Amino acid sequence: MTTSYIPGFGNHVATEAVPGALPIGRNSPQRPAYGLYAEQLSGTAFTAPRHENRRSWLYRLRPTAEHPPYEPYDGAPGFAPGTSDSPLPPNRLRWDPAPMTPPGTDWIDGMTTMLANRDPADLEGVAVHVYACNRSMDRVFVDADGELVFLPQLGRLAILTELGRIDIAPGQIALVPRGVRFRVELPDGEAAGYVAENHGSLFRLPDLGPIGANGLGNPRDFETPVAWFEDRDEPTQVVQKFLGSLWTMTLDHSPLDVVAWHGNLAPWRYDLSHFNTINTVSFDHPDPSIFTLLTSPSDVPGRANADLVLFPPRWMVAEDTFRPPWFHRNVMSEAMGLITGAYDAKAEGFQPGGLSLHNLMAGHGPDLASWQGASNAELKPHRIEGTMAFMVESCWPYRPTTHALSHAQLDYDAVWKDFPKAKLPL
Ligand SMILES: O=C(O)Cc1cc(O)ccc1O
Ligand SMILES: [Fe+2]
Repeated sequence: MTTSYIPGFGNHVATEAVPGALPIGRNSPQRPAYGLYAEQLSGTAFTAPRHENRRSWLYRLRPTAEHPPYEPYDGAPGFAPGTSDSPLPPNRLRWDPAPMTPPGTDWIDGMTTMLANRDPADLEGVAVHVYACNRSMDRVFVDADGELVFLPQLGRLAILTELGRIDIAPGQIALVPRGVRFRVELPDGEAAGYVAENHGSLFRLPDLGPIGANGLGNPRDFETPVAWFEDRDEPTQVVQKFLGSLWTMTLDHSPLDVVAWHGNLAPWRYDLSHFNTINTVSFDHPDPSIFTLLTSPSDVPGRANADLVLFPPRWMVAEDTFRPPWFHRNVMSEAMGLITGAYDAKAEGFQPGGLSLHNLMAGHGPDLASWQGASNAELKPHRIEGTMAFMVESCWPYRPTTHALSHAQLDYDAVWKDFPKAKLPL
């Protein structure tokens, strides 16, 4: 099945899968067409300023309100278990890619939460999960705790949401808004990757300041699917993440039954190859904020609840410059993943599908081999090819889950061992 998409970020969209399903000139007519149920889905408070206000109106076969009570869901042992309560050592941590899960594991049960900060009930913070799965879902998931950004590393995903169907492959990403129900199908039979869960203010495109009106992630490259629905009167399990725990109930129909919708709260996909990477053409390695695709602001101006930052293929031309990321300590906390290729600050040990954490004030930067290579490299124009790393940078220090703490690489610190001491003039 091919899907049509509407280009643009945060636009007001109107789309109907059945002609005449969308009311004209009002949101909530006395009797919507065909006996559909009108429902508003809010992404921001009703009273949010207009330029930040996000909501959509959905026209569906049955109201979402019609459902039995939720009960605890006892599957998905690695998904949302809470983070470790023990005092967290200020160590740098890195993880190898997660192994493939046993046959018959769908996306829900294949999710492993690695890092989280803040309580989802604070409506702030971000969590980083990895997934490995080999079975298409025959049930539906919904996250009340935040919007989800899917970053596939292996295998395509078909994400069938209430508001439309999204197809992505590694190199593309997708976002599903908080509260939107969806099913993940696996066209390749297996899939692995990352999910960033944003509990805070909605991801938006960053301001561009002196960059001007164009650049980085351009709005038209975000694609929102047109309305799509299924009319399936079959028992359908719904699993919901709510305040950090998983809950379930079963409907007698598929809730992916939105025949038409309009509004500006919607899922989208984005091809990372469209990112307009900006970098120096003179000297020095700029701060990585230059690579921001999306930002979720906190209440403190300029201090992000979460930034989604990309490290794409690009030309390195800086003169008299140590070109890879410098040594640094950061008041922001850095979770990094690698979708493909190698990362220019880590010669080895950071594999596609792996993850690293450089928390609040952790000293980090190029490993010894990268430092040696870049310190001695001939500074001719050089293209970093075939790579795509990303960072979820947050003002809130991350806490790993107990699983993450017990599965970290044992000797990550050794990548920064044996740097030669500087020699001062005698
Ligand atoms: O630590 C990292 O590898 C991420 C990073 C990249 C960069 O180009 C500059 C700073 C930074 O934290
Ligand atoms: Fe860093």
